[in-house]
Amino acid sequence: MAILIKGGRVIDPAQNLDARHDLLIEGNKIVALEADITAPAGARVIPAEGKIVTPGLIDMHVHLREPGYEQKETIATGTRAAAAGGFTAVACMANTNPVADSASVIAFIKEKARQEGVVRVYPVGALSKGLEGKEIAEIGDLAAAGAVAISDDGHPVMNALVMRHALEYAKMFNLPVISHCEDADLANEGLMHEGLMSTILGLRGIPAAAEEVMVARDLILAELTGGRLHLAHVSTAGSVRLLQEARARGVKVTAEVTPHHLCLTDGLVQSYDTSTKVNPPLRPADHVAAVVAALAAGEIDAIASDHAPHADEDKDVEYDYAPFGMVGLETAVPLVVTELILPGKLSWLQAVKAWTVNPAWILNVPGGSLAPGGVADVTIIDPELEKEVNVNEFYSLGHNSPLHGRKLKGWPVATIVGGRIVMEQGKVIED
Ligand SMILES: NC(=O)N[C@@H](CC(=O)O)C(=O)O
Ligand SMILES: [Zn+2]
Ligand SMILES: [Zn+2]
Repeated sequence: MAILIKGGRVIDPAQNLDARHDLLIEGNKIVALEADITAPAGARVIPAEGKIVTPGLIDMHVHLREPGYEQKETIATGTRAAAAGGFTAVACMANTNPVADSASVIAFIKEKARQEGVVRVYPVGALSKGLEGKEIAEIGDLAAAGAVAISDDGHPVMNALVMRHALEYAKMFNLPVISHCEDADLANEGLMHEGLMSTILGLRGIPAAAEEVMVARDLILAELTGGRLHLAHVSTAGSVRLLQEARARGVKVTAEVTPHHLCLTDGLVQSYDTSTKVNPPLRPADHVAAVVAALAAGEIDAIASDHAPHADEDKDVEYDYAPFGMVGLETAVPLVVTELILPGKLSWLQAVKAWTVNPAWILNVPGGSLAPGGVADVTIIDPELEKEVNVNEFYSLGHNSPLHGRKLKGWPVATIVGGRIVMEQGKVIED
């Protein structure tokens, strides 16, 4: 069936387009993008006046937890959370059980996603066997099986020689190496950002340096090897400075930032709500301002949720014992719209770029643009729609969000994947 999206404000950074346009989809392709398109006979017309129409949003960092941790999330529930949140594609991390360090686990994820998923799923392969950081995984096998990147995310790669070899091998397959930058010794089993707030609360701190030391090391190794380094969840002013300096010297590096590191501060930890416990930790306002400025300047390439669902019983413990991670897929868009776009700290064009063409380029996957001929992955956002976050209404099995009860504006109202409407008005459409 043809779909005509009529009268929306189309924002497509890949074409440097921000204009009122109609968009026509036939089958699984975009066939026309023009100022005024007449609906072909039998087409479904979606009126989009006052709405923002973008290429399907791509979240390049999520934890779908399957195989192995199906009590936290599954491919079925995680992809529904993605669709509800306006995402047409996600890249899923390898810290599953078994770890995605073999072709068979990558194949399992792809097959499960084909059968039970509602958005595109791109598996990330493990960097080291068992995520142990000792011996690199069979990166060629992972690439052949369809891994779009390699990463030990959830664990730092403490051994610099292992990281060097991973960058060298991944380069042969043109895969980015996604680095979770955290020096485990410096992090020293901390629970939150080390600073004024951790002192007041009496909670063990993780210094910004725990991240920055490893950002510096990985930039040096990227320069040494010529490999493609991607920095996950950048969260400090020092990381931003190191990134700027390396970029200026021509090091091949890209970086992402999460909505929570862009919009929330460590002040939230005062509640002792375990959903505020996340890695890297929430930072104070000066670090937050630095990552916002770097994103607005295009120095940070992507916005990625690091959606990290945990079961209620995992988080319903004392702050010390709770696992790190917060969910993000279903609040990412309205959080960024409310906290950054509407107050004028970030333009729509820059935000959409960080959710579309940039992650598509980094992962070398389809989509990222609404140019005719491309895949019909589209997101429609209502910038005026205001709703209160209710974790009990999430499609995700994870309810670990510090945003519960917050009023946010700018919710996605339709998600289209390959010409199929998978979400409308916040509800996932089952076929
Ligand atoms: N971000 C987190 O706090 N947790 C992630 C791991 C990670 O992204 O490093 C998880 O898998 O739960
Ligand atoms: Zn991580
Ligand atoms: Zn992660």
